[in-house]
Amino acid sequence: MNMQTPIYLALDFPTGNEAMHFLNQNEMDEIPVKVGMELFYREGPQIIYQLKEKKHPIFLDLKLHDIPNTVNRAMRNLAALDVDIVNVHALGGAKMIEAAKEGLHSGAADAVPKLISVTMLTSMDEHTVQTDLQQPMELAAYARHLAELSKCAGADGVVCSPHEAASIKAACGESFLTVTPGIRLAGSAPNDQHRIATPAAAKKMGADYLVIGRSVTAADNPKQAYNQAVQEWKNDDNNN
Ligand SMILES: O=C(O)c1cc(=O)[nH]c(=O)n1[C@@H]1O[C@H](COP(=O)(O)O)[C@@H](O)[C@H]1O
Repeated sequence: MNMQTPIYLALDFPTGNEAMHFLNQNEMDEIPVKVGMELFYREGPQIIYQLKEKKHPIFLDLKLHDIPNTVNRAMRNLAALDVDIVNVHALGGAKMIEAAKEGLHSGAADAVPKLISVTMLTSMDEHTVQTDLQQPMELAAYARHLAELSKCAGADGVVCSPHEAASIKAACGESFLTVTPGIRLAGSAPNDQHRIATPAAAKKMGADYLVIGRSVTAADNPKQAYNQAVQEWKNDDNNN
């Protein structure tokens, strides 16, 4: 994977033109990017081809969550796009995660994309998990349970908040990846996120990859904001 810094920029833009213009205008050459539902549902595979042409490492975040057969066949198609990371919801269960993995292996012509599963969305807090989801376990313990389930089912890692990264690493091993959204530069609005951390704090808490969106895309100077995240990550390297 061509990776300057493991900080994926969430390209949550309405159109491909806007996303490509943003990257171009801010000279964000070859940075890791995340394509989510908003952009993919509009542009389809074409946006992936465009980004690959520009040598961006790509996390395709479509959060599959369906019966195993459907997820298996969908993953076969996604594998052909030759992105670096794809994801599913851990709440789909072990059989679904296994089916996703099998689909990736049978659909990949070249390298098999890493499969990560979303534990508890970073927009949820303890109260929502207990009331909306009627989940009696504490959020962190439940996220860890879903991570262990995902590992047993063959996932390469999970999406979690930075706050759960260390306990998931302790339970699943150092090589089990933790990808953490909910990243905010100091002073940025949390928006709809609840479990947030700065890039430096996320690194300290054990995250392998960060996902950052609006703290950069809505900043007055996006290039400076992204560079600040990179600098926080690198400074922490220097402090270790
Ligand atoms: O799977 C994801 O990427 C994801 C999982 C999660 O728990 N929370 C979460 O925010 N995300 C994604 O990460 C990005 C975060 O964007 P910002 O809140 O703008 O930084 C969005 O594109 C979300 O879809």
